[in-house]
Amino acid sequence: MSATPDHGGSGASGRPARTAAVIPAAGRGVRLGPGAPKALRPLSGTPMLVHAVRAMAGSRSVSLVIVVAPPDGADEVRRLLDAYPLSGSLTDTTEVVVVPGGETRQESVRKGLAAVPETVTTVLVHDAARPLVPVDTVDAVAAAVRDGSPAVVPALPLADTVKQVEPRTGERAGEPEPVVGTPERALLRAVQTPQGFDRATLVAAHEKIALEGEGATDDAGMVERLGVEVVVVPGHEEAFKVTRPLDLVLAEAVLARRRANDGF
Ligand SMILES: Nc1ccn([C@@H]2O[C@H](COP(=O)(O)OP(=O)(O)OP(=O)(O)O)[C@@H](O)[C@H]2O)c(=O)n1
Ligand SMILES: C[C@](O)(CO)[C@H](O)COP(=O)(O)O
Repeated sequence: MSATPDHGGSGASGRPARTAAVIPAAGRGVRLGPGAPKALRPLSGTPMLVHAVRAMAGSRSVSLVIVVAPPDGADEVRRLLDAYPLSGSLTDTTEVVVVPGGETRQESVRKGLAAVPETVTTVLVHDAARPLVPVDTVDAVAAAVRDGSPAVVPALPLADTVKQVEPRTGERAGEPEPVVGTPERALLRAVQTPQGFDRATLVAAHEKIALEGEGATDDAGMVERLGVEVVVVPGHEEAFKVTRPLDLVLAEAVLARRRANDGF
């Protein structure tokens, strides 16, 4: 895997990059428990981040990948990526750039976006914490943006019924929370990444939200606040986010199934 400290805005092929993927990987992974930063933890012996980079680079459309490393960890991440050779799913036409991230996901994505060259028209934002997203899902998101949608999110219907509650805080923290509503499940979707955007739209959304000082848990949510339409395409079960320890068990099982299917 070739990871470079800076870039001239072209894929390794030398052609200007048109579609870039920003991978926020600067999170600590508190919910996963003690250990290395989440993106650096191994799945089947390979760091989660490397799986995520390969998923993006395996897409026919992505020619530039911007990895957003922990604020003081860019050198370590660059060394780690350099330690993984170009392999099956990582094409030799993909350039991988590493930049330092921020204290929040939103800040990390903004820093990654700042490293995206002007030649890029489509930006995919993909959590390092969703290492097993199938390449077909990445391609479907990128294609929908290229076909004219300024903001595209992969999503799945919910399996659980969702309740809205009134959270208990202060002295009442820990008491049972009263239910105040039950949204109609058929109208809800669980949103994944990569989320795909027209570059100018995503940049404008991040600028607006940084000025207003409000937070958003996903990039499409920021674009919604611009008043720009966001559309949903089918997500994939294997694009789940590694958040808690049980997710690691599921990820290992998915990788074992892939190995078995590939005849290894
Ligand atoms: N300051 C941050 C926080 C999060 N992320 C990234 O955003 C993605 C989604 O975040 P999440 O799964 O919540 O990761 P963490 O913030 O690491 O998890 P936790 O909240 O359990 O600490 C991850 O790829 C994570 O590395 C980031 O780049 N910069
Ligand atoms: C972007 C995201 O993965 C979409 O589901 C999600 O919102 C990230 O949330 P997190 O709690 O910061 O992981």
